[in-house]
Amino acid sequence: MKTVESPSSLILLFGATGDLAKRKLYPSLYNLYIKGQLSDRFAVVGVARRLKNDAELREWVKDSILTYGESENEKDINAFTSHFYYQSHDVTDSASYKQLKTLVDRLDKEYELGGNRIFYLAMSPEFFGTVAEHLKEDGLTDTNGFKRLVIEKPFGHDLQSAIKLNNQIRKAFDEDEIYRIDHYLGKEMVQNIEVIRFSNAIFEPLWNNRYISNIQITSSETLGVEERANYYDKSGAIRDMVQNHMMQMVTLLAMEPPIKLTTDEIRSEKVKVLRALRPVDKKNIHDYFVRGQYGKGQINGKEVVGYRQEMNVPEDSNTETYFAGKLLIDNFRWAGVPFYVRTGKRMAAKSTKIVIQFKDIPMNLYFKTGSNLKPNLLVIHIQPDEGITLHLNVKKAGQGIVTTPIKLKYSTKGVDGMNTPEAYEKLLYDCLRGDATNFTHWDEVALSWQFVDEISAVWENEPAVFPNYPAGSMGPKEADLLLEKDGFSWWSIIDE
Ligand SMILES: NC(=O)C1=CN([C@@H]2O[C@H](COP(=O)(O)OP(=O)(O)OC[C@H]3O[C@@H](n4cnc5c(N)ncnc54)[C@H](OP(=O)(O)O)[C@@H]3O)[C@@H](O)[C@H]2O)C=CC1
Ligand SMILES: O=C1O[C@H](COP(=O)(O)O)[C@@H](O)[C@H](O)[C@H]1O
Repeated sequence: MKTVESPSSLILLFGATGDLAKRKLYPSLYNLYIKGQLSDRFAVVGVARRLKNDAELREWVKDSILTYGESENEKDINAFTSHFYYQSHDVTDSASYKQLKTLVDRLDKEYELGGNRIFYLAMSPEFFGTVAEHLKEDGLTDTNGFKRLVIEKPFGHDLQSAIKLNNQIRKAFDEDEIYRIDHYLGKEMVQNIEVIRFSNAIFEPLWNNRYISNIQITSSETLGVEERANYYDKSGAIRDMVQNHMMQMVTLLAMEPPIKLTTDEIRSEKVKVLRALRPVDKKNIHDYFVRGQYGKGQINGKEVVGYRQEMNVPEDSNTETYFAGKLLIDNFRWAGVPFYVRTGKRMAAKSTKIVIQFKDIPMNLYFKTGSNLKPNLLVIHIQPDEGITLHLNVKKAGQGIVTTPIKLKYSTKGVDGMNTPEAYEKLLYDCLRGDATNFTHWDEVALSWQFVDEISAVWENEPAVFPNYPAGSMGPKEADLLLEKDGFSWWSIIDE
């Protein structure tokens, strides 16, 4: 990890007019600029087709900050956007890369950037390989400074396509120059998992199969497929959410303490978790994994259509919009502890939450006193709330010894008194500083694909009975049975 706090760099942004750039990247870069975490010596070259010139891009960026950012200070915004330049460029057209190189070299001198270059691919994945190859062939990666490639998800569609893409980008960039974005790794409370585990004497000794009965990870959304059916219908929940975000949370919860907090040491521990995942038992897949697709229903009191009635979705689509699974990690620490994972669209609430359920103590003295005894839980609230809750049993005030469950709560928003930074802001800053810890290494990507491919292969050959959950619910009943047969049930994602 490097230590420069506000390094100068050129950022070459492919997909400068896209949704991601507009909603996330410009407001995040602007926040870094305002906080002084972006050196004044920076320039952004936006690449897309629909705009004409620098002035139009600067207006576009300004509009993005005013719409999605937290500032209305025109003077600051204008100063920020003056660093933006535009090249109208079809990425499939080889000739335009020469022009791009001329512009980049000029800005490098003008802003004294020392040849530092970040190439950000915020466009459809079909272009990732082509762009990376051109960057090398046309000399854009020939530089005396650092060169880094930031690549958006999805990283491939399955293991085979991910390998092909990786080979293409590795021709132009070394592994340590590739920053594969998983925006969950930029979330405040996802980054907090390691701190909670490794800095608290009361948790780490209990963090194993002797004391934990099961771990539940839920990421539910109320949104449907929106305008993304062309992508989503070919992916489904397993590729869109499980292969990346959900698996990443599993690795952070299950990994061994790293020797040091360095990128390589942390990644190496995460990889070991993925290697220890019990392979998918294809013959008994229904005992471990459940898929679902939403039908019509109600979200926040409003009628919404089913997935198959959404724009650009085939009316017989077999794509899952819901996934639930029981993952087993066959190693010394976790043997016998199920990790239940579920995610879906059009569910009852927007929430990402992790519940660590501890085992009941072997002989509870208060069991027969008419007490209300509940298992100890550690709940990590990822979003929309950020914080942790510890569920304990205490004596109910008054005469006699009767127990009652209570919750100890910590909310990061409450304590820090300010909104935590947007995930993209943190990840962009990490990339500028050369810290790849919160980006995914190729080995993690490959192992995650290998795991989910096995499930997809079975599902793709079996017709599904869809729709099987109404919009606004918590998913199909089979997902409840998954836990019930192990003697557990899903903990509520709604805070009481
Ligand atoms: N949007 C989001 O919230 C998220 C997006 N992502 C990922 O980020 C990436 C971008 O997504 P998103 O912004 O939504 O996509 P959009 O479709 O909104 O934007 C695509 C961008 O690519 C440009 N583009 C398309 N074809 C070409 C071409 N031939 N030559 C040059 N530019 C081209 C478009 O510009 P123009 O039409 O002007 O040429 C536009 O700027 C994808 O990989 C997506 O999976 C990941 C997580 C969340
Ligand atoms: O990567 C993706 O994530 C979003 C959910 O992200 P969150 O930060 O709002 O939890 C999901 O809607 C989208 O389908 C997926 O591509």
